[in-house]
Amino acid sequence: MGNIFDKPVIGVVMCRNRIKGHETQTLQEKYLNAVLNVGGLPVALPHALAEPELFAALLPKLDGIFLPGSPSNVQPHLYGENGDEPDADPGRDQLSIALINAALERRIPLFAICRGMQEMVVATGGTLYRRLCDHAQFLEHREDAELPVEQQYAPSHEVQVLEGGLLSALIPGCSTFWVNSLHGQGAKTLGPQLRVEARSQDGLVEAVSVHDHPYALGVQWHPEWNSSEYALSRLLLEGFITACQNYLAEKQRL
Ligand SMILES: N[C@@H](CCC(=O)NCCCC(=O)O)C(=O)O
Repeated sequence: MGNIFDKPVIGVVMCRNRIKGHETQTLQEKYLNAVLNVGGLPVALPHALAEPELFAALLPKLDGIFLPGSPSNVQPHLYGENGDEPDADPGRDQLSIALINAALERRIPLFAICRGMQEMVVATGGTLYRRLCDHAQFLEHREDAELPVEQQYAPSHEVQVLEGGLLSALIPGCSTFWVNSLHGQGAKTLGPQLRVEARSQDGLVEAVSVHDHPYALGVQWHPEWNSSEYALSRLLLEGFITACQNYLAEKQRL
């Protein structure tokens, strides 16, 4: 178990929902367990923490940032598009983008999943496809919501890892592998700070990292799903926590 004070504190951004008429912020247990299972100390981050004074007080307490998936979509005006977004979560957008900018500025380790990867793309000047299904070149990347959850998170398509980046270093010798897929949007253009780490066979970006950063990885698939059972998922998460432990140790030296 180790000393709880040696565990890196990982901020996990919450999602806004309405449950029985009450505005609620939630976190899915699979994300929390994924962080716990590799030795991180997850701390839920409500959207109010984006307030500048609170945000300034929060950052020194974080050794890592974790951006989970969500059925909500990033607001299109944040990447220069018009039109409403019926499934928006503005509070999440605001906090996530502030955390991504802080992660880049302070070199705080960052792990982003699905919507989290899309937030990385938008926060660094990129754009999104709002409806992949409207573009004939792409596979079906959405889950079948009629299926049981276990089948929704089953492997759906392959991804090809690009050599020489963070992902290929985390999973050496594994250039192609199957991933689950539960997203209707995807990365369209990337800003100069991001590197493509993997693509699906239809060419869609499936993983990105930040140039010249110890660990800032975004993936479009869901490695948190049964993460303790899949070696590849565990390697990504263990790499993240190792980077967070290094960040914590450096803070303790200062
Ligand atoms: N809404 C975006 C991102 C999709 C996403 O994050 N899906 C996962 C939701 C459930 C979970 O957290 O496992 C899109 O549709 O592209």
